[in-house]
Amino acid sequence: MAEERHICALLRQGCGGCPLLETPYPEQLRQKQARVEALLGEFGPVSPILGMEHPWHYRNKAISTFCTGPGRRLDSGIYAAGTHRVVPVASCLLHHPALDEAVEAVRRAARLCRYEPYQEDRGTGLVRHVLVRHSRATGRVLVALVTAAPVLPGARAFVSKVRELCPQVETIVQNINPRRSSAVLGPREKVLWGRGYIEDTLCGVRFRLGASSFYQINPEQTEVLYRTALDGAGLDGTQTVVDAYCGVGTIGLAAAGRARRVLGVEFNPSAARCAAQNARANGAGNARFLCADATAYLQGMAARGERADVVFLDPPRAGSTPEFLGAVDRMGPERIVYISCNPETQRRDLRLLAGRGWKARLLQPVDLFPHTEHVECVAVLAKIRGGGM
Ligand SMILES: C[S@@+](CC[C@H](N)C(=O)[O-])C[C@H]1O[C@@H](n2cnc3c(N)ncnc32)[C@H](O)[C@@H]1O
Repeated sequence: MAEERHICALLRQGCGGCPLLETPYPEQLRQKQARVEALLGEFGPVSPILGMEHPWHYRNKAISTFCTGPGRRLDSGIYAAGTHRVVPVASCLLHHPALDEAVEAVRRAARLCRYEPYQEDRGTGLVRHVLVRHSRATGRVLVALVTAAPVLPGARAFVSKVRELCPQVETIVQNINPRRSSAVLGPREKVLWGRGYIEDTLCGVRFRLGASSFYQINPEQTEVLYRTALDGAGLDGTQTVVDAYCGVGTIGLAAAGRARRVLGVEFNPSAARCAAQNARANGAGNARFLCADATAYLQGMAARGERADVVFLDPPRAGSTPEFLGAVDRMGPERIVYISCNPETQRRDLRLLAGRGWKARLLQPVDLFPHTEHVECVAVLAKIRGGGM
């Protein structure tokens, strides 16, 4: 693993984006490995964490919050840790460079159009944040300008300046967020230019990404994570697969080429719609995506006596529910593949499954978020039936 040290001036200004930046990367990996072993070691040996060769500029998404900078000039950056004070950011060691270039183009275009930064405490001003996404497959960028009000004066001039300054930009949307809350995106969106989305490819599958789509932010390591999960599932084209908590269908669609049938369950309606669209766009006729609560849906499947050979679950940080895990157990799959971004809730859930006879065949941590405290872990489980595996 290459040991490179980077100095970041933003750390001294209170930026909380990379709390481990001053810890050498090999040491970060040792700490994450030790943490996963302490939490999950009771279920079996934990494989060595899969880290990045070059753990820099891996992020494919950035959010920059507008503020008033020196000389009362519009600027933008990131909130200082634990505050609502914005630290101006021109470039970040974690962002793909195209993201910083796009944000700089937006800042310059916004100054030219004389947009006023939104003031949270007073509720005045227009522009709140800019969200940018980069496609590793195409190199193109989506820009979403988040405004407090629906009218964007000089929208055409804004669009043409951003395009002139940053030719990688492929589409520009305006997201309208009038709410006085810390949520970045609001409920309404207008396409100012282009298609309103970009496309990226993950594990050979094409995905459509809008401003609000949930999509893993480290594409290189996401492929490592999904490959680990798919290989662990032992798919050979004959299995019925459930992809629970499926987001825009990334795991299910990556599995579809190696499965007989895939059923994805996701409770966010826009993500579930995207998953269905992604299935059509990739010609995955064997994949179906439903908008439902994963617990309620799996309980229904178990009650109807429906079976699955492999169940993938990738729940949010809070983990799954005892009812979901009980239903999966009753459905009698050959494997459960549990992907988690929180080993603490994963331990709670694995204990419940261990109590029903499920054993870990693989516990594989993957570093999706270098320089932060987060760690993902794939647990592949099989049930001991009649004393053997
Ligand atoms: C960690 S993300 C995983 C998404 C996807 N597997 C991926 O890798 O991109 C968790 C997903 O679970 C969804 N979710 C949260 N609670 C849910 C529930 N009770 N039922 C179904 N989906 C849920 C969220 O909307 C989110 O898309």
